[in-house]
Amino acid sequence: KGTTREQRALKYLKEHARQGDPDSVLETFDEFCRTQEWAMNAAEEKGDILDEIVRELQPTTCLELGTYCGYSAVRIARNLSPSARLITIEVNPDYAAVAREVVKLAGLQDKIEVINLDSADVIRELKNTYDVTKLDLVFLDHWKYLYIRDIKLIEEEKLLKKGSVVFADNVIIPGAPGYLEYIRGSKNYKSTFYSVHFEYMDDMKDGVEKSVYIGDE
Ligand SMILES: O=C(NCCCCCn1ccnc1)c1cc(-c2ccc(F)cc2)cc(O)c1O
Ligand SMILES: [Mg+2]
Repeated sequence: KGTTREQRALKYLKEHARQGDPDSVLETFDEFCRTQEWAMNAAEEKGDILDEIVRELQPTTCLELGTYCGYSAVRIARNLSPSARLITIEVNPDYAAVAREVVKLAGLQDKIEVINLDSADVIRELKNTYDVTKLDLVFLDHWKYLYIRDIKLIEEEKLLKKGSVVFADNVIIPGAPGYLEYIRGSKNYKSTFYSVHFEYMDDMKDGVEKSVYIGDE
């Protein structure tokens, strides 16, 4: 075929979604995943919870680990206030390239910055290089074994404040070994588990975990 699944998804979006309309991009991507090819988007029930978190929290500075094709980046950014920003990190260059196109198609390139680097390297540079003081929302959706490494790094960099929300996808499938134990065992967070369907699969259950930071500034 020569093309990747991500390139085929982008082609479908360019042909069927309305330029500059985030809702249209998301609806079209969901249609692609339901009718053509499955993709690992934090969609449907997972996306509904993410929407609820963003609408209630009204975050100014958001960090996403694991952009993939940009579905959740668009889902988050479409609900952000005018001056709010999302930094999303994708280590895979092919995914990052597609994500940048999807973000542009949604007309959200002024709110979303896609960074094609290793998450740990960027987290260490958020204050000095990316002009971040605090993170209001963190969405964990990259390699599952990295959730625990990166949340510890975010704490070390003192990037969270009282009320910051850490939202983790896939805590059941594929599962985030050690992350759940760590975050639920920490006195610095108040965690809530949500049992949800796996993206685009009505007969599979996954889980997401919402953790509110209550520790010291
Ligand atoms: O692996 C996932 N995401 C990370 C992808 C690579 C991230 C690279 N990166 C970005 C920044 N730093 C590193 C993922 C997998 C699945 C899944 C579950 C079952 C199955 F049979 C097939 C797939 C479902 C998801 O919802 C996921 O998020
Ligand atoms: Mg995921």
